[in-house]
Amino acid sequence: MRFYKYHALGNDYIVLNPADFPQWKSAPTLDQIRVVCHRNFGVGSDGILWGPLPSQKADFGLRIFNPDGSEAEKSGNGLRIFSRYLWDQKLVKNPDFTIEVPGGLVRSVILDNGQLIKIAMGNVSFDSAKIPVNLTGPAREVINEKITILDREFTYCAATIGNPHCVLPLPEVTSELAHKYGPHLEVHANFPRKTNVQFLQVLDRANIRIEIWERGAGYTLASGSSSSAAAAVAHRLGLVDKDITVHMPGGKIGIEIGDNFSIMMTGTVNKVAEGDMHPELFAVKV
Ligand SMILES: N[C@@H](CCC[C@H](N)C(=O)O)C(=O)O
Repeated sequence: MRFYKYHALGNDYIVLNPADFPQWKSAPTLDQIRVVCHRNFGVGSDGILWGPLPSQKADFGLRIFNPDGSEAEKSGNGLRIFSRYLWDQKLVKNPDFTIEVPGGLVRSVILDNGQLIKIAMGNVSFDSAKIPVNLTGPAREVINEKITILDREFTYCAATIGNPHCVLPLPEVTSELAHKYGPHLEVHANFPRKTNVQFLQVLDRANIRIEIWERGAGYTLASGSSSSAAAAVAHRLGLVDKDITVHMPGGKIGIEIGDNFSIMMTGTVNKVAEGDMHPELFAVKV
């Protein structure tokens, strides 16, 4: 049971190629995902990339699973890692190709022999129906709304780039904020499909800092879709220009905002390991 592990700025993923798992028939089960991602009982990761899969619309299809077993529509770091895997395994010859995920179609460009990857991530929308946010309220752009979590009232903006995000602009951000309020925001009733959460500090017109609480994964050191959503929100609020560096605990991602909030994301990928999972790993239920 072959696995390939990579990280993108400390956000780590395990690639499992369906061709290596004929015994699993379709996708991994909830129990299999949880134990593989578990940091004590498994290989350990912030998620599983299940591909390549056939696609009618793109060169490759991909499914993305969070460590709690839920499925994500999109992952920026996951897409860079999967692109690097395809390149390393020589499953692509041309360094420019397309990938279909449940959250849409993206275009990948491999740079520096896979050290750096650029992805056209699609468009950010702030539309409440698309994200989705609070479907009982009026259809609207979710900009500067109020939300109370535990002891504190926040102002937030919501966005989607295929997967949902809740962005909280603040004068300063810390990992403590993400750990304290992130888990409550993730499952707040305003977000029927739950949400990823970013605590956003604008440093200047070209730099932002974020702390992240990921849906289905918890605190992570970096996130590509979070970088896209937070940069788009900062731009929508008029606080930054179109070329933005997103600073996270794990490192930096470059975001370029185009027409209609189209997002071009550039960042690194590092290979960690490849090997075989022992069948005993699956004897444990976590
Ligand atoms: N780490 C990812 C986001 C992964 C998916 C997310 N947890 C979700 O459920 O939407 C990224 O780099 O974008």
